[in-house]
Amino acid sequence: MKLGRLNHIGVATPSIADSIVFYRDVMGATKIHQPFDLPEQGVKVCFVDTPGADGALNGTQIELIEPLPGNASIASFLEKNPSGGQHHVCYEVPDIHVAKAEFEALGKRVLGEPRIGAHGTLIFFVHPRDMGGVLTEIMETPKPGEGH
Ligand SMILES: C[C@@H](C(=O)O)C(=O)SCCNC(=O)CCNC(=O)[C@H](O)C(C)(C)COP(=O)(O)OP(=O)(O)OC[C@H]1O[C@@H](n2cnc3c(N)ncnc32)[C@H](O)[C@@H]1OP(=O)(O)O
Ligand SMILES: [Co+2]
Repeated sequence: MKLGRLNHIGVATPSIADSIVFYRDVMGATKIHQPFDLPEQGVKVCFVDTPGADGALNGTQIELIEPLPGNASIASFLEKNPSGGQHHVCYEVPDIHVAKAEFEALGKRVLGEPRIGAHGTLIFFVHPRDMGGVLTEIMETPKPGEGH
């Protein structure tokens, strides 16, 4: 495993609408994407862009996540953290299947099979208890012209 780009930090929130106001007015975010539902993952998602090293808005994103009805795990996270909180970090890899095999060879619990994530490429999660307490998402880097 070679540590890849930090694609996004997942932040759970009881209200994406309220969080958008926070990131715009308190944090000064200038690029906040349109929220969208990702029913396969049981979440509503909204990306907030941060600048990269060159100043362009191509750095690590904040991924706001709000549970859709029936999503027990984010709902229980919000029960423990009613105002929301940092939920996961997401690193990019060149090949999702190679990465999955590498984590499994190290005895890390990969949660389910790779599935399509918010950027349109395959993702999986690794259990926080095997990752120093950090719920870790691994995401295949979008190829040029692929994903969003
Ligand atoms: C849209 C997509 C994308 O970017 O493309 C997304 O990100 S979707 C983002 C939402 N999707 C996901 O999170 C899918 C993967 N997550 C899961 O499968 C689950 O949330 C688990 C991580 C397995 C947690 O399961 P469950 O919700 O049932 O929680 P639980 O209360 O039983 O917790 C089991 C243990 O994990 C810890 N734990 C739970 N959630 C945690 C979190 N977010 N960060 C760090 N630790 C966490 C608990 O404290 C507990 O520790 P102790 O054992 O020490 O008591
Ligand atoms: Co994510």
